[in-house]
Amino acid sequence: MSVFASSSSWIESDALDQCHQVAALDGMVHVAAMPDLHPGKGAPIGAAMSSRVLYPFLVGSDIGCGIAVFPIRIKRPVAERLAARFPDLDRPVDPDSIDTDIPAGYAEQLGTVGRGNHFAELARVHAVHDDAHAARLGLERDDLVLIVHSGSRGLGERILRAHTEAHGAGPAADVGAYLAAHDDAVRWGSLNRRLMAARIAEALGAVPEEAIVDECHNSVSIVDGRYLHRKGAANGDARPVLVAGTRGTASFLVAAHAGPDANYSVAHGAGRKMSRSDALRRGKAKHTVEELRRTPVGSYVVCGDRQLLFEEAPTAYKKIERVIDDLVEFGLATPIVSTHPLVTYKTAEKVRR
Ligand SMILES: Nc1nc2c(ncn2[C@@H]2O[C@H](COP(=O)(O)O)[C@@H](O)[C@H]2O)c(=O)[nH]1
Ligand SMILES: [Mn+2]
Repeated sequence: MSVFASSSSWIESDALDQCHQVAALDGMVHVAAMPDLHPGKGAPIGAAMSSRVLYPFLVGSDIGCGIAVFPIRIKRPVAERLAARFPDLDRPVDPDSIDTDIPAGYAEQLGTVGRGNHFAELARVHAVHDDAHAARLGLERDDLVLIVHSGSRGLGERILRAHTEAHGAGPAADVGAYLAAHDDAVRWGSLNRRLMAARIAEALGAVPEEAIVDECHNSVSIVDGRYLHRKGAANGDARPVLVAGTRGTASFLVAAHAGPDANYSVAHGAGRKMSRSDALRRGKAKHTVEELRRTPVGSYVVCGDRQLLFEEAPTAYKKIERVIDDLVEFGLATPIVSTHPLVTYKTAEKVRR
């Protein structure tokens, strides 16, 4: 097992215990823990785990969850006004309006963001850390991007449930059938992120552009003849990856160059520091709902769910700069640009503005 975090980084012992439990599974070859590691339901989040045996629970239910980045051009962007124009991403699009195949034919929930820490964010390039790489991606300081974090919604849940009802946390009984269903969920998640970006761009009066990054962080693939499970870890094999911060801090687009010791993977976010219940309890003692609708960087939060506003507060997460420093110090990634949010959409306002 390798842990890619310095001694000053916040890593809960429960998460390390989960990594050791995974490392002891039959057929497990190597566990790489990322600096955003934190405990998950039964398996750690922020880990890449290679094994001779395929374990669906190590991918989890949100198969294909990922983060995509879409450049977007908006003349004179005023955050408050743009926040009021975001579309309702809880309401699905009409599947008949989609001119492409829908993976697994799962037409429900298309174009919706989901709950928890899924989000769609209009962000501005705040700093350029690598001019040449940023130019290759077509990015300059002050450019706008849409960052969309979402997974396969009910489809992934259905796939994991079908497995666990019969086999619990055991290996996939029919690897080919699981991988076929998994690949559908990965394609569905990517299509869903594109649909959301198109909906937002249209509502903001902008033309949607192709994604410059779209990496999923809950998946399994065959690498070096083994099953490489990633749970909250992005493919870091020579590609740009968006490492999300929080709705009130920077996020970093990095050039990933992770090798075999890191299971060719990098962190996908800041990672939770507090459970949802702790964040709710502590947040309520400190902040009003209105305070949480604005962030320390001056951005706006669209979130009609008061409890979610507290659960997902920026203070519930680790420091993104520490995670990025760890990725750099361990040679896994190099920052290209960092972004600051203007508007973060979580769920529709109950009374539309
Ligand atoms: N830029 C933003 N980043 C956010 C927000 N809420 C959460 N996050 C980060 O995303 C990852 C995703 O975690 P996952 O395990 O659910 O895939 C998380 O670790 C946070 O660092 C946000 O509103 N904006
Ligand atoms: Mn995710």
